Amino acid sequence: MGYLHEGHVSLVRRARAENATAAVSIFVNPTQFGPNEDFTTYPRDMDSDLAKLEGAGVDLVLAPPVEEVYPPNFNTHVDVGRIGERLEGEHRAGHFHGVATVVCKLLTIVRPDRAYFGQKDAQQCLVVKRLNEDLNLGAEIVVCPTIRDPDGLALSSRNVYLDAVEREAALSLFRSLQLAKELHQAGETDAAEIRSRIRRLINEQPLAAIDYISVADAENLNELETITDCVILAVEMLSPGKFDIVLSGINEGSNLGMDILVSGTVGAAIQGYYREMHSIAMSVASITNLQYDAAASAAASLVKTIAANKDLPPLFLNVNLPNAGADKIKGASMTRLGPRLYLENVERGTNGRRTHYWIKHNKLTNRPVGEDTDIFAVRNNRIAITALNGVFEPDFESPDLQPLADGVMSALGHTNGVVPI
Ligand SMILES: Nc1ncnc2c1ncn2[C@@H]1O[C@H](COP(=O)(O)OP(=O)(O)OP(=O)(O)O)[C@@H](O)[C@H]1O
Ligand SMILES: CC(C)(CO)[C@@H](O)C(=O)[O-]
Ligand code: BAL
Repeated sequence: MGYLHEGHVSLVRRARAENATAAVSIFVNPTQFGPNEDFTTYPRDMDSDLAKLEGAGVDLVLAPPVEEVYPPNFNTHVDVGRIGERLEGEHRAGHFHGVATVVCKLLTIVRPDRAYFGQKDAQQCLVVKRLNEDLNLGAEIVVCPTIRDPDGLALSSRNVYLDAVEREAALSLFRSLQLAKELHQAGETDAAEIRSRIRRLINEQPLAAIDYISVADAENLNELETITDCVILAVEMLSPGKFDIVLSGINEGSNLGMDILVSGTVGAAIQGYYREMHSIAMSVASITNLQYDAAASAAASLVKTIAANKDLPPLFLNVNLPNAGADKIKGASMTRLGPRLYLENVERGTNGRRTHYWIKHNKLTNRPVGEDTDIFAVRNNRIAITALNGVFEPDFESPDLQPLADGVMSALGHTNGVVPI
């Protein structure tokens, strides 16, 4: 819209690098502001914007006056439906009608081959993609990464409204995203739990008021529950019957050894297996720079082989791949679960005002790892396939623990009789 900052300039640079001609619109669009929003006070500085655009090598700037974009008899509006009604659309009534209408006009006037938008406004990107596709506007919509200040706050023209204390409160947005990412990477698959942890984090800031917290599918904005619940809902309600195979994953991060007890990826496969369907949990042993290709090929191969063999009883496979290309993987082993490999390692950090504690799963224990285990296989660049039976077997090696049960009954005021169940 204008009052350009490095976030805008990053889009311009990318457009400049990828195209013969680069055009930029500067237009504070009144129709996307609600009646009580900041249209009249929205920051504007055309001279400085033009200087920045010139510096970035822009060929053309479209900066029309409002009456030219919306003449008095203007009466057409673009409504992209559901995708614009949720989240920001729900809390800023009419906002995405205004955005879709003006973007439709801008794309129609300029007819670009590519149009660049920032991921910071994630829902806006989905709205623009829908609009572009539905109305055959013919641009390739390019979504660019969010540029942030060193403290993590995303650059935004409206940041000029914030004083130092408000800025600190605004940082809870970035911290929420980081928290969600950490929880996800540590294996949390319950979206409700992630929403509630974020709510607690933001509520620590007296200046921050929550409109909504959403953990949603990035394509359709449907709120997510757990992946495990998805299998239950799909089989019990949404699908006419069982599936041939449940393939859960490909998870970012390994699920080795006793990790399976806290893994949503494996949990979803267990739900399938309990319903007597072949079920496979697939994970790649890294949380950065993931290489999915080998896992995708391995998954396809397992699914085809299992599907071709009609006599197999339902299988439950936990599959882990090293994070490597197919050419670097040394083999595939049928394994058993190794011992729990890590201890939770808690780190303390501070932002100057508050102390934070982060749980990290990275402190290796010294327990020996057998050569027939999944952990050993993945460490040695092999694919680990562990067939499981989905039950926790009784622990026959434990001492006689009957006194524990007797103690519970005596705490309830009874003697524990041995009664056939
Ligand atoms: N920090 C950023 N990083 C990357 N892209 C950004 C950033 N900030 C804005 N953009 C993108 O620049 C384009 C123009 O955005 P706009 O003019 O609304 O700026 P803004 O800073 O997002 O303003 P506002 O404060 O009103 O949200 C949009 O596609 C937006 O997503
Ligand atoms: C997409 C847009 C140009 C519509 O006015 C605006 O919302 C923006 O700059 O993000
Ligand atoms: N950057 C999104 C535009 C708006 O908030 O109106």
